[in-house]
Amino acid sequence: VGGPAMLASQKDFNNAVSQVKLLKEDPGNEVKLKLYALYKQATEGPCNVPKPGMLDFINKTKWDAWNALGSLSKEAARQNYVDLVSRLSASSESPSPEAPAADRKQPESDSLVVTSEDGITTIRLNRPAKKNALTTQMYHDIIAALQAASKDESAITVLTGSGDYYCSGNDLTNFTHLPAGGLEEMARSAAALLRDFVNCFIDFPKPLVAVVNGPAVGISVTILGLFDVVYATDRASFHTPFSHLGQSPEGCSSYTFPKIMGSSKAAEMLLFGKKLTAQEACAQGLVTEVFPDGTFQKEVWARLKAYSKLPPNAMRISKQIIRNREKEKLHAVNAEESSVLRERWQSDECMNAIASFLSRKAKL
Ligand SMILES: CCCC/C=C/CC(=O)SCCNC(=O)CCNC(=O)[C@H](O)C(C)(C)COP(=O)(O)OP(=O)(O)OC[C@H]1O[C@@H](n2cnc3c(N)ncnc32)[C@H](O)[C@@H]1OP(=O)(O)O
Repeated sequence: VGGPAMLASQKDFNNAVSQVKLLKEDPGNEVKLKLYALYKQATEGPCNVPKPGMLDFINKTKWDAWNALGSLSKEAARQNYVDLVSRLSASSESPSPEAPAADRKQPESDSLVVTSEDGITTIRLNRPAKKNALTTQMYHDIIAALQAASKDESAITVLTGSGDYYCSGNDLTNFTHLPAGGLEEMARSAAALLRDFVNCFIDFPKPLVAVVNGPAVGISVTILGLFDVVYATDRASFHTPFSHLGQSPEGCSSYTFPKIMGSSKAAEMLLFGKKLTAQEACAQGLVTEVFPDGTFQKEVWARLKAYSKLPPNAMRISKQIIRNREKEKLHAVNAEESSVLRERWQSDECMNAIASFLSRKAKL
C-alpha cells in the first residue's frame, strides 16, 4: 500500500551517531535513553541479554528502554534514530520546539489533516461536505498517518472528524471507479486495501483514541472495537447498515462486537443495521464515555492532554499486554472478513444498494 518509504542508510546512521556528540544542548535523560535504546536495536537487534538486577538501577533502566522496542527491525530502529537526531539538531538550532510533526509526510489530499501537539498526534477526517466519507486516497493516507504516528514522539494518537459528522463510512462512489479489470479487479483491490487498513489498527502500538464528534456509519463504527478508548458527543450515533447495502461486517467487528456487547446485541447491529444512540453504545461497552455536545471538545481534549503526560513507554507496554494475545486472532478475522467482502462487492445485492444510494432513492 503506497509503497514502502526509503529507510535511512548505514551512512545516514553513522552520520547521526557523530552528530549526537555535537549537539549544543543536553537533550535530557529521557531522550538520551531513547537514543541509547534505538542505537542498541539498530546495531544489535532486539534485546536478548539478561536483565540487570534490581539494584543495578542505571543498567536496568537502559535495558528496559531497549527491551521496550520489542521486535522493531534494525532498519526501522536506524531510521527512528536518524529521525530523532535530526529533530534534536533542528531544535537546538531553531528556538521553535512546537514542531514534532514537521518531518511527517503530509497526506496527499486536504481530506485528511494530521497534526502533532502536546504529546498527541491527531488524525482528522476533513471532508465535512461529504460527512467525512472515506475515499480510496483517504484510506491510503490514514495508513501512512498511523505508520508515522506509531514512530513519532507523541504518546497518544487520536482519530476524529471535522464538521457535524464523525464519518459516514466508505465513500460509496469508490465503487463506481471501475478499473480496466472490471468489477472483479475493483473488488480484489478494495479487499486488499481494506485488509491493510484494518491491519494498521490491529497493530497500532500506542494508545489509540476515537473522538467521535458526531454520527458514525459503517467502517468508522466497526473499527472502534480496535481502539483503546472511544469518547463520543451525545449527538453521535453508531450505524452499521451492512445488510441494507448487501455487504457484510468488516473492521474485525464480527469478532469484537459480540465480545464487547454480547452476541445478540451485536447481531442486531451487524445483521439488522440497528442504529445505536451514543448512550446505548456506551451502555453496551462500545463507547467509553459520552459527553454533552456543548462541552464535548473542551472536556475531551483537557482529559487527553493530561493523559498524554503519562509515561509513554508504560502506556505502550500496558497496551501490548492487553492486546497482544488477541492479535493473531484479529489478523485472521480481518483476512476472512476482507475475503468475504470481496465476493459481496461483486453481488447484485450490493451493486443495487449502491446504485440506489447514488440515484438518491435510498438514504439510511
Ligand atoms: C475499501 C474499503 C471498503 C470498506 C467498506 C466499508 C463499508 C461501509 O463503510 S458501509 C457504510 C457506507 N456509508 C453509507 O452507506 C452512508 C451513505 N450516506 C447516507 O446515508 C447519508 O448521506 C447520511 C445518513 C450519512 C447523511 O445524510 P444527510 O441527509 O445528513 O446528508 P447528505 O445530504 O446525504 O450528505 C451530504 C453529502 O455527502 C455525501 N455522502 C454522505 N455519505 C456518503 C458516502 N458514504 N459516500 C458517498 N457520499 C456520501 C452525500 O451524497 C451528499 O453529497 P452531495 O452534497 O453531493 O449530494
